[in-house]
Amino acid sequence: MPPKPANPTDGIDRPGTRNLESLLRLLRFARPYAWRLTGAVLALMVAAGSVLAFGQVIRTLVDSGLGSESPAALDRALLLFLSVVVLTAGAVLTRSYLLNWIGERVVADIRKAVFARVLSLDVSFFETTRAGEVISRLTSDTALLQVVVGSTLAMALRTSLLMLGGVAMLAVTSPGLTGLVLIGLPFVIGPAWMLGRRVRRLSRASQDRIADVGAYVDEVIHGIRTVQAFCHEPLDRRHYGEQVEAAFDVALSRSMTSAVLAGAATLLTFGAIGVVLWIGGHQVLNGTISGGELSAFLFYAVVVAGAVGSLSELMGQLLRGAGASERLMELLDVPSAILPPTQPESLPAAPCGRIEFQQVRFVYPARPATPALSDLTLIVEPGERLALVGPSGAGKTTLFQLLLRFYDPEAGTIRFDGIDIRNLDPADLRGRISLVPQDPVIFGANAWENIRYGLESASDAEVRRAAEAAHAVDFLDRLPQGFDTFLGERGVRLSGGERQRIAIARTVLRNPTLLLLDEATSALDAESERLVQDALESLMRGRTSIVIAHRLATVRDADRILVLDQGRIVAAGRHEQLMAEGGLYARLASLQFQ
Ligand SMILES: Nc1ncnc2c1ncn2[C@@H]1O[C@H](COP(=O)(O)OP(=O)(O)OP(=O)(O)O)[C@@H](O)[C@H]1O
Repeated sequence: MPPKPANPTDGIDRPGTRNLESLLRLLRFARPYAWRLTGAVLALMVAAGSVLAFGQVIRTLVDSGLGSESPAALDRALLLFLSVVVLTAGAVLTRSYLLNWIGERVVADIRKAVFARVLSLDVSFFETTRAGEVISRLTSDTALLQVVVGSTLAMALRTSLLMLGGVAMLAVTSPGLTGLVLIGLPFVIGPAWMLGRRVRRLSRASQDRIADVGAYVDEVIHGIRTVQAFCHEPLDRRHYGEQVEAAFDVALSRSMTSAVLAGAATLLTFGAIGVVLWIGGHQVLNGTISGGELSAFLFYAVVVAGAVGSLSELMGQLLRGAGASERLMELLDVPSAILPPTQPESLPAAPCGRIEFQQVRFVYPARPATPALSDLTLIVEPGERLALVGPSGAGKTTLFQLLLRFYDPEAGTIRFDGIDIRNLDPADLRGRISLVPQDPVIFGANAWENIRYGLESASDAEVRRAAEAAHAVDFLDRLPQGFDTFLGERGVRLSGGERQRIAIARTVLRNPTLLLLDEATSALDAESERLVQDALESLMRGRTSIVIAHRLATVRDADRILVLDQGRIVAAGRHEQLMAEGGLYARLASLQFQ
């Protein structure tokens, strides 16, 4: 586990402040639902308009209903009131349903878009970005966005409309008093704007801290066996505690600023209204305006003040959403280093499996000073069985990674069946290759699904046949529910040899042109080893295979052995030949294979 709380350095660019711009980018996601959006905005306007109409109803009620002392006029005024109530209720219902629908839909679409983007990124992104950071963006940031898009945005729109409409109605009711209100407005908006900026910055920081906490949990849980074996729990508890406290501190600063923002806005707006009312009251006393007009003015003044107050609070939430949306948009903007060409060439329909490396030089982006492969020239003929040997760090795995086009070489070309792999769609290329890694990944699903990973369209009978070919049927049938048994996340309920045989079954289904095999270094028991070896034997027959060899049987049967050292080919030939030459191979063989 990391000795220190992990630093939030990752492969995702962190551009400076973007304010509400990233929230506006969300509109792109709402575009397919333009009709619903229009309907929602219309309902919103009707709802806001009918709230404003209440002012006129109150004015009629006071001046005609109560003022004229006529029961019929009062009844009419009340009927008007009821009609406005029904209209408002209908509009609120429509607005609320449509906006929530759009909110949920947009967030679901964003989740899918971000996940699809993450899946398309090249492996170097995942080397520089912690898994927890990506997970946090996909979960906690989208959850926050859901609230913001689903309700806060709607509330903010409604409140803005109410504020603008309220000010207009104030102007209609009493232009003189409204002028007074407008003079006071900058004193409210200025501090609110400044505080708002601070809230946005702190929101971003707060989401970043939450991501740190998530990333730490992710690492600890995945390494729980190491944590417990090294009695690292107290240290991890402390580090986790520190991260949680750091997240708490930032969240607290953000909440404080939000609270000050809301309080200041309320104080300033209602203070200003008090002053206006005081002047308005005197105007009624000296007969400049009627009682109904003052009542309506009072209503609008409260509506506007309430709107300004809640808008400042909503603004705080919107800015939080902007922070979350910024984090998601960044992920959408990460460019992938490995892209399919605009006009990919196609591989020959009848695969042959000829591989060619020409003067290939490669350095890992994270280690630019030392080449992992230099001047590598190699031709593997169709059906050839090539074994790679060499000391740890010689570049054997790197060769596989380049073949799968996880990285592009710095110089030189790699050809698959005569075509430069940079001119192929990576999916096409990888479709013809199958990798059996040392420690295969088993997914949290049953055996059927785990084997079918090799070929989605395979029938149950084909899966079973593949399992037979991989010598996996016996142990799978012995599991409590046979092939239906849940294999546990990451295959924690299977042994190393069993995991390998599942990986081999996957490869059988896939029927690749080129087989890449990284033999397990950990010793399998003799029985397991024989089963795995038999399965591999039949798998390799008739196809090109490159094996990172750790077993004598493999190197003996290989058509050619390639000895790699520090990224270069230092010797090549058959086992006996290389043994006779002495050198690195003979030394390695005596250590490794005996
Ligand atoms: N993602 C990476 N970023 C930077 N350097 C890397 C990366 N992966 C491997 N390397 C370095 O590149 C060199 C070659 O590594 P590679 O994994 O190909 O060796 P290997 O021959 O497969 O070793 P082993 O038998 O121990 O698996 C090593 O020095 C290694 O430290």
